[in-house]
Amino acid sequence: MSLRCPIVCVLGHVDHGKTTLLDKIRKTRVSQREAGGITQHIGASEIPIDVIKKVAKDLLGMLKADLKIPGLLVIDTPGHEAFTSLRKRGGALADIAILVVDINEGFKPQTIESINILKQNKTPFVVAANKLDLVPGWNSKDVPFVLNFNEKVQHPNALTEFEIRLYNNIIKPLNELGFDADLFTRVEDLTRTVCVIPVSAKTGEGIPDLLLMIAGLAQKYLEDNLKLDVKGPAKGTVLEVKEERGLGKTIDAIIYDGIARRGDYIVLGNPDGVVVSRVKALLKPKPLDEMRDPRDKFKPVNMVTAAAGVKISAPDLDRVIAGSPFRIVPKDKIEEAKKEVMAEVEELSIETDEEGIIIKGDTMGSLEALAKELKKRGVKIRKAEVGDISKKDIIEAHTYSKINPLYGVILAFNSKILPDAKEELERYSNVKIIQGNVIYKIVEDYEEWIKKMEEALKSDEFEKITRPAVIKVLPNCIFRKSKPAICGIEVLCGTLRVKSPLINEKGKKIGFVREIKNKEQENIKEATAGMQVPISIEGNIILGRHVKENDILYVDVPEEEVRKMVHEYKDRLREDEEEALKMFIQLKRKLENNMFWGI
Ligand SMILES: Nc1nc2c(ncn2[C@@H]2O[C@H](COP(=O)(O)OP(=O)(O)OP(=O)(O)O)[C@@H](O)[C@H]2O)c(=O)[nH]1
Repeated sequence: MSLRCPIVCVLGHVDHGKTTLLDKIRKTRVSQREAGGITQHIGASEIPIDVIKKVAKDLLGMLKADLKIPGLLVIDTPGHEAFTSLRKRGGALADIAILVVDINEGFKPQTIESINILKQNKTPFVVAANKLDLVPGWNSKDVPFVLNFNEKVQHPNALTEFEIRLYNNIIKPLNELGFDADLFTRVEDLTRTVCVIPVSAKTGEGIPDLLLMIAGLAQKYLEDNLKLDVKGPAKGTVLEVKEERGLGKTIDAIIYDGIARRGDYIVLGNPDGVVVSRVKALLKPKPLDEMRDPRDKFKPVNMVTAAAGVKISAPDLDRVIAGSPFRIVPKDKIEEAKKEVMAEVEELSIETDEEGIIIKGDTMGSLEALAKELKKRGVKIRKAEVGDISKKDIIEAHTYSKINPLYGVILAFNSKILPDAKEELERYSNVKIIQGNVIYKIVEDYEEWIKKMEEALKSDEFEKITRPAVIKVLPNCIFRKSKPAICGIEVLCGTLRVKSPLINEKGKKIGFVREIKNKEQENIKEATAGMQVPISIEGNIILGRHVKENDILYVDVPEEEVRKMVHEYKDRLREDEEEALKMFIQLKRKLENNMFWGI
């Protein structure tokens, strides 16, 4: 059995030190004179097991096991976006993850989002408790943590500060999320307890401990289920499609299983079908000391064994997108490979709804992660597509916003707005675009937009609702008996608006308010409680006969609108409007002999 390197991803909250930690890991070397160090791949760095064993020689006893894996392949791009983009059939490509948490700041939204994503994918992880050098009083050096963690090196106060931060900022929040966690030196069983490894990406303290614990965990978890057994043709995922001088379109890819050979056929799965091409070259980065001309960055190889990052040059890669799964196979296996990659694409594809919003992403994986977060919240997605925001997207969003204004939005993860789409956007101000490179932030911004839109739509609706009012016909103020009837009234409570339908206490329809005038005899739209105003009424009534002085009249609010006011808009009614509504409901219940009227 030939074991492959486990693939490692680094996740964590912004600014907690993922990039700095990766840089530090990439610089790990045994010593200048001894051979060995990190091998640079395309998009990843390989740390051979010998290097790990040497830098962590003082801690090897802790593992109680011999390390048989050939090393670790650490993906160079940090962040959970990279983690989710790197997919293979059945889940994440990364076998193991390092969750970076600033030991001084503790858990933050993206820390929790990262853990949720790891949970979803059942990816084992260790926690790198970073920025150890910033723990007050801590004497941080470029040595393994275990050698630096004692009273000979550290002041007792620094040790106390460290323990407090370790517990409050890392262990306790992990416990709250349901994980057993402890400082790695205190962990008995790596598969049951999350290992916390204090590190400083700045000084290099703890990096050997971190590498050793990941190697140990990877071996424990993965060797048994043979997940690391390399066999058959290469399986991989596209990291990026890149134009390269002299080579044309190339793809940067991670190969996670099998062996890729130059001259074989690459079979890629896209949402719109399969692409088959012949592998012209497999390229690895040239080591710096061999790179005489910076334009000549790559070294061709005949064969690549998983796990590895590699650049693939082949004709006809135009339709390929980041996140596409692929196989590299001999000619007679092409048909079989086609079926396999299509099955993978289908697994990745997102179920869409008849109506809903549009989402875009830079890779299939990121799109899927965004879709998952939205579906959890019950958001309907009509179209989910890899690529930049096009003119067509804007027009579609505009069309669907007419069905429901809340559909007039495009959520875009790491996608740009194409120039002609920008022009279109200026025409359609009702289309909203929410862009970003953090899933939770996009979702948060979207929810905020929804809230604002709903409020705006509600005020629109509220404005259209017939307001309740109770009015009294004033004595000696009947100015005209009919067609239209004109009289002076007082609004006892509520808001009397033009066009309101009126009934009397017996439920008889009186007519509609045609005009309301103020003291200056100008038309006004409404009169509120306490106001005495002349109004004209349109309807077949005669004042003095059907309606008399001192009669009480009510605005006849439709039952549907009464319900809306009772259930949705109560807090928006004034006290006297509420009173008018209450009086009107009581009247209707009495007239209709129905105690449930208006509920
Ligand atoms: N003192 C100290 N500073 C650190 C350490 N690790 C990272 N930093 C600093 O913290 C800041 C953020 O580090 P990055 O590595 O950019 O953080 P990141 O998590 O990769 O951030 P994003 O790439 O923006 O998500 C930088 O100013 C680093 O120099 C550490 O161990 N100690």
